[in-house]
Amino acid sequence: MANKGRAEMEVGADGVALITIVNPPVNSLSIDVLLCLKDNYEQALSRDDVKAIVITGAKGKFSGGFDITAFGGVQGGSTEQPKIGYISIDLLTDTLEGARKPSVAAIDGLALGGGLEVAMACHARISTSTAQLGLPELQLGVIPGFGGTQRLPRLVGLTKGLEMILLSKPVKGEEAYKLGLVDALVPRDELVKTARLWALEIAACRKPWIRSLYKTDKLESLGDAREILKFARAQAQKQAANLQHPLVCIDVIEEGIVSGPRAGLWKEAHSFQTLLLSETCKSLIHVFFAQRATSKVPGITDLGLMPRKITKVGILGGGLMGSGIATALILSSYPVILKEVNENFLKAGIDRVKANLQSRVRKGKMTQDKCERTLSLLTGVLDYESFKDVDLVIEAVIENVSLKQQIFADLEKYCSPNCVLATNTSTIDLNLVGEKTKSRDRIVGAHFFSPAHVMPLLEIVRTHETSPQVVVDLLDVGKKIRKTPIVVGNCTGFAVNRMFFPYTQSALLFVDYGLDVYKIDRACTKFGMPMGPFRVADLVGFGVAVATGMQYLQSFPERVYKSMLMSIMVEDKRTGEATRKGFYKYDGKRKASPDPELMKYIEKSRNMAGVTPNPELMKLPDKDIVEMVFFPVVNEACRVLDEGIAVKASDLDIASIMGMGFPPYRGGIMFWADTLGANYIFERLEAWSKMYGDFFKPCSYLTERAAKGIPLSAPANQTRARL
Ligand SMILES: C[C@H](O)CC(=O)SCCNC(=O)CCNC(=O)[C@H](O)C(C)(C)COP(=O)(O)OP(=O)(O)OC[C@H]1O[C@@H](n2cnc3c(N)ncnc32)[C@H](O)[C@@H]1OP(=O)(O)O
Repeated sequence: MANKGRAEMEVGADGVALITIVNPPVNSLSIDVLLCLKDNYEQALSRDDVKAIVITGAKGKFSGGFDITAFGGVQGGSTEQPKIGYISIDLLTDTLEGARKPSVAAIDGLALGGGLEVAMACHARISTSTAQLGLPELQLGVIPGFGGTQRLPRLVGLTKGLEMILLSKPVKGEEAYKLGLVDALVPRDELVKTARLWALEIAACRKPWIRSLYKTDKLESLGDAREILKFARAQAQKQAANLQHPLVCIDVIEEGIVSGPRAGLWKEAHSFQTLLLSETCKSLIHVFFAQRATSKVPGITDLGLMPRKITKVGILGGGLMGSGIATALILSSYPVILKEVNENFLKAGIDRVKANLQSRVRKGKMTQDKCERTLSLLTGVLDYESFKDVDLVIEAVIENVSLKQQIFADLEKYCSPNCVLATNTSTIDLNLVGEKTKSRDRIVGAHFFSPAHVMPLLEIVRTHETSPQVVVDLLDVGKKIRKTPIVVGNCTGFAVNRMFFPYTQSALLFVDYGLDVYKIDRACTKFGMPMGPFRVADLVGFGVAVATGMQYLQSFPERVYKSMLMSIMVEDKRTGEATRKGFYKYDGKRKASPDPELMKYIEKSRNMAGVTPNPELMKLPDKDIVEMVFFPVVNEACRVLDEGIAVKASDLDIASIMGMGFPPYRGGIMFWADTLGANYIFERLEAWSKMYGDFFKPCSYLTERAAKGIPLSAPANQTRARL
């Protein structure tokens, strides 16, 4: 098999061996790269003409860390791992850090994970000010495994080290220098030269020869350290009670402080090995690759099309969505023309954008000066005059079909024939929106999630007629505004809302049958959802929920549960958080608490549904409740795949995580479903459909896969794809 990357060594006349990591695109540390690095070191250490060593990465990137593609091989048993401690102790600590010749890391671009760990084993680090340095391993369900748990706290102090590791938060070169993580900042073109000189100075004892593993000056006293670690444990548990690996990481760091760094290294090596095989790690690695796969769309991104340049964007509607979208765009330097129908609405829209930016200033994420410069990219207008030279329009007006039809007919008149015409509708069929135009090939859905400048997902909807070029253009804009796109087909609710709908539906059904609203929400949050279905309904507002319900009833009448609960509450002007009363009641600070009054609405709803509540349901364990609300979601996700609305199951995993808040450490809805097995899900749905009706009826895709034992995520039959 071809080697996966290498490390090249070149010895200069100055006596410095320059070792360069070469493994595009991010110079990840594959086993081949690490073995090459070892060979290079052995040679450099044995050659008399080498006095010192500099390690760097090819093409302006030090290293993106251990090769994540190798994780899957290890988990699946197809890749053999080096013996425990071989890389962190034998290679990096004993061979590199313990060498008689000094090493200096020359860092540009990125030094992440194993990349930074290699750099920290060197005796000094020189960096550019823009390089990113960090240990993001926890994001992947593991801990730093090449000594990072021991060296980072010794270089930057325990508090900062814990923060960087537990939050997977990298720092820029500038901050790294202030923290003492790097020893000097230099411009890119002086990087290697400075590192060479530095290494020679260390060799000549004119600069300190520092082994970070044994540094103690930044470490707090044992008593203080224990307090800091205790606080970190409490925080980690509060933030994600279901996750073990942050706690393991804290234990490993503590071991190094209490029993010495070498003991810490051994504990790190053993813990890394165990965590690598955990379900959490498998799920998070899946999410890492699934997220990158969303922008690879068969039949679209493999045609060799280049995105066209979008220099100016027009937005119609300055409401919550329009202003959020405008904020996202100007934050990424796109000039935006915001159109409203009158002065008052326009001012309100611009004020919303201002408020979005001001909130960033308040949180210290943006300076006042930058805020003003960003805001200057926004122009408010009341007519289409300045739409002549926009390259993309995003319509974000209310969900009214005839209004949208009129707008698109106008856009066709006023915009250039190449302008991309996007709608932010969350449910309406795009063919209806474009019915009065001849430009259907450039009509596309750009479905943002509220608040649009914060939520990371962008659902790009294409019809049969949308041209691949338009999708490529929108994918590019999505990338520039740092959204994760999923490209889906056209139908009521598209992919994300269609999947989301049964979540609340199922919860409402079981409340009629006897389950408690708050018990359902608690079971869901314990499972890892940020909010349960009822708390979400309060947040979104019942008006939207009831209107969406009507659309589903029209499109999919056979599988809508007609709960009356929300409608009854709406009649009583109880419509969610905005009215301070929904399923919960809210105090002045918007804190939710259960409301005993809710029972009267529930009883009414049960009467109208004609069901007698079953007290047995109240005894159900959380696991059953979670399955009852999520298996209908899985069932709908299967339909979405089967109809070709989504191209691949992993896109739905990302949609569930970023659009619904499904816990990433469970890998996304389809990945999670496959850990339980299609047959198990089928059998439960089948049993519930006999008890509670067709809402639970397993779809043909699920039925077929359960019968044949095929995972739900295995590629679908493309011949039936609708796209
Ligand atoms: C023992 C050790 O402690 C364990 C470790 O080191 S675990 C690894 C720790 N490192 C990380 O977590 C970094 C992960 N990577 C990233 O965060 C980002 O990819 C990045 C910041 C490096 C670059 O981001 P960006 O420029 O947006 O490019 P992005 O699309 O993410 O990545 C480019 C390609 O590199 C791949 N890639 C990135 N990091 C990789 C890695 N560490 N291993 C293997 N492939 C990697 C991506 O999969 C992607 O491949 P594709 O083009 O085939 O989809």
